[in-house]
Amino acid sequence: MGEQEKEASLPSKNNFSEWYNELLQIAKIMDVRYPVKGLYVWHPFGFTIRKKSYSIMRELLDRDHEETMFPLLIPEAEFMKEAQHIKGFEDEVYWVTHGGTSPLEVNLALRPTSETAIYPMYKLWVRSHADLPLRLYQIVNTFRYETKHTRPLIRLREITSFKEAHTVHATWDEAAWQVDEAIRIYTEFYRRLAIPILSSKRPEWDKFPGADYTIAVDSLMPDGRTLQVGTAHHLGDNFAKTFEITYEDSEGEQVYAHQTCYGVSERCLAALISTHGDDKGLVLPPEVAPVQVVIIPIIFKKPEEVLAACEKVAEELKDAGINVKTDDSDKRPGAKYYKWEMQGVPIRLEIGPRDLKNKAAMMARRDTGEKEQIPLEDIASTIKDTFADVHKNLYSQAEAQLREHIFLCEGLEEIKDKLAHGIVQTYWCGKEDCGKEMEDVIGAGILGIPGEQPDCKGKKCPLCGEEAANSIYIARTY
Ligand SMILES: Nc1ncnc2c1ncn2[C@@H]1O[C@H](COS(=O)(=O)NC(=O)[C@@H](N)CS)[C@@H](O)[C@H]1O
Ligand SMILES: [Zn+2]
Repeated sequence: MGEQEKEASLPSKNNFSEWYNELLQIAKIMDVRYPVKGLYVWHPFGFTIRKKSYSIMRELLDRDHEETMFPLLIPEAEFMKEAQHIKGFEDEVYWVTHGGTSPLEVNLALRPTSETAIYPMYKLWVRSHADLPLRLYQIVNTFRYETKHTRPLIRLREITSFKEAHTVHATWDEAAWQVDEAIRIYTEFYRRLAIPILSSKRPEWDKFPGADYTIAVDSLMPDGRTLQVGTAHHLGDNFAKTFEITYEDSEGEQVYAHQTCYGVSERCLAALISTHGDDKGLVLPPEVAPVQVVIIPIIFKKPEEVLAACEKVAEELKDAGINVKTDDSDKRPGAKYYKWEMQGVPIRLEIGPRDLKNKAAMMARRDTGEKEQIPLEDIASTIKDTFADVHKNLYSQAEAQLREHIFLCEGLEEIKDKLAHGIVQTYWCGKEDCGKEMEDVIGAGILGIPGEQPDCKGKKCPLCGEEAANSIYIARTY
């Protein structure tokens, strides 16, 4: 079998679901053949994208958070303490009941999220005003017995890359500031992945169990549905009261603390792959590409000179901190282009005898497909400038895509019609029963109330016709 024939073929991205599943395999992101539903295996290539993406998250958080790690197993009594929280997670939590063949005295929960592992320790650690604000995070695996359709990177039973931050503050307002800060951090994180996001306040009935309110960030997927790619929750003093997290204030009084928590999972990688990928495979922003430049020697004569020149360029790029690979395998150039385009390599350099004569290389960009001759002289800075342009181009393309798929509607029929194509922005009277009825009538959920509100004067709720209290997003979601 020739190299070319052996390659599995990638469906068109228009058939998003098939394209996504095939691409994860062909581009060696994850292997989905692990024999437990909702658990998947990282290929090293995919794991490197994860590593590079999460090092951006760490860079942003480490400015004023500290990273740590709490135990995976949570004793039943602690898990069962916060009523709303249990209600929200009781159907999703996995239990460990045995050690070997002997039943455990106390059943242990596999953390679905870590509030009930962390907050008993916060009770011990937070004593005085001076201990606040406390801002810790961990990047761990968590377990949720998801009953909805599981999908790699999108809906897992083992979330392998769960970044959860848990902060403690002296007042409700300081915690509210932290929730907004979390959204700013997430917006910056996703900008670095060239992914534009929408942030909005989830409706009461869709907030995190035990929270006062939830602000979520959503990205647009190619099929017009949205993906919740991060959430930040104001926990009020609900958990502080349950876990007795108090501090001594300046008058010597014991005061309940106020808290937030905010999380991102490997869904960020589902968004990365889905937002930028195309019919040839992955398209990666340079900052998170495992291979940033691939050098293809074009050899039909003077092989030694060409290979030596390729080696020199590779060294120069490596010295400039660029991840570079030279593909000097005996594949035909076309097969090489196919492979590295599939892997989303942002820049390909072709170097042949003619290029040597011109002291140049042919640079092909993965995002635009453009090819141009660039001088070998000072090639590392040319490449780095091009990286910046690739990132800018990917972000502006994705932003245009998002903008084109937000439809301002006012009537129910128009809302239903536009929902098939993307996100609807409309109005709402703000009444819960009307909101829930509207969700039933249109068959999609209220995504949330965006922070920046347009003028709602004279606008009516599409269902009950009353004065609109807010403008809202409605979308079909993952
Ligand atoms: N089953 C899942 N698979 C993959 N990602 C998930 C799954 N469930 C939730 N997530 C992601 O994890 C983020 C945080 O989860 S959460 O339930 O909303 N929030 C918490 O657990 C809070 N403790 C903040 S860390 C969500 O915004 C979503 O992007
Ligand atoms: Zn209404």
